Amino acid sequence: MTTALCVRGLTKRYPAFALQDLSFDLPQGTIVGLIGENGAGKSTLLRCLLGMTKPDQGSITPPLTNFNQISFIPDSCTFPEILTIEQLEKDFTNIYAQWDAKKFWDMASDFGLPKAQKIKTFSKGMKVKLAFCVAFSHHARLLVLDEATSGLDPVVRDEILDLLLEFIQDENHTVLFSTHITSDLEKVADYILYLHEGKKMFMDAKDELTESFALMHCSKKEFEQLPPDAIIRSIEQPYQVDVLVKKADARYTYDAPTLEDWMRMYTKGEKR
Ligand SMILES: Nc1ncnc2c1ncn2[C@@H]1O[C@H](COP(=O)(O)OP(=O)(O)OP(=O)(O)O)[C@@H](O)[C@H]1O
Repeated sequence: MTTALCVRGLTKRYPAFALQDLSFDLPQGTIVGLIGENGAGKSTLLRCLLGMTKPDQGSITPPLTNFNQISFIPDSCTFPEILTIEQLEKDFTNIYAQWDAKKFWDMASDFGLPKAQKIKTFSKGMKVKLAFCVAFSHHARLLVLDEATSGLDPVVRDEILDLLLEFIQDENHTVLFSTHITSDLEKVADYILYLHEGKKMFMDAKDELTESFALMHCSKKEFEQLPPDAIIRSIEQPYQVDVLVKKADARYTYDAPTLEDWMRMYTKGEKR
């Protein structure tokens, strides 16, 4: 599989936080979900990748210097809000080397965005839709989303997820999608990169995480009888023990772990 981006040993130190020695590849033609609790370092990582923050160490190959090939959608509107989209669109013709006006207006029309209304009058959902219209209209190869869909209703989010799936139909396209809405990633992500306190916990295929493991719920006595090597993480609850194991090792009562379960087991769980 071709690699869209190769990150090695990426380190960024702040006085009270450090992104530590991150290495991973973004496989081309895939959607990679970036998850982690508040303050885990997701935005810092994205800013380093996009050249908005200078890392202390490490390499990013190829360097993301050609902004025409990257679309970054942050969690808030970055367009001048006193403009209408008709006025804004004229600027994009000059800003982007390969601006596709037809694609932009087709998408804006599908989303029902008014041409002649100032952006400041748009709802949050309309502003996000506008950001996606722009992102998909300049032949970007890498789309980076930082909480871009937070605050959107489930119907709009599903429309956006469909757009992401359509975008990666072109195998030269790649999406890196940071979000706290892990159910969205369960629907569309191919891989999950999980950061915890500035460190990479894992990057694995989403289907593997949700289908090849089990979250068991057993009594303390049953827990004591489990082979120690089978236990990936465990959390003792008042009346049961939750145990993350490979599906092949699962017994008693168990569910397929969600991405939230993975986060909970890695942040709160014990490792044997
Ligand atoms: N410019 C800065 N100077 C000092 N510390 C910073 C700076 N930028 C980020 N940090 C610290 O880095 C840590 C990680 O922040 P970051 O915004 O990357 O986390 P995040 O995973 O995106 O969190 P959230 O999910 O809450 O958005 C935080 O402790 C933050 O205070």
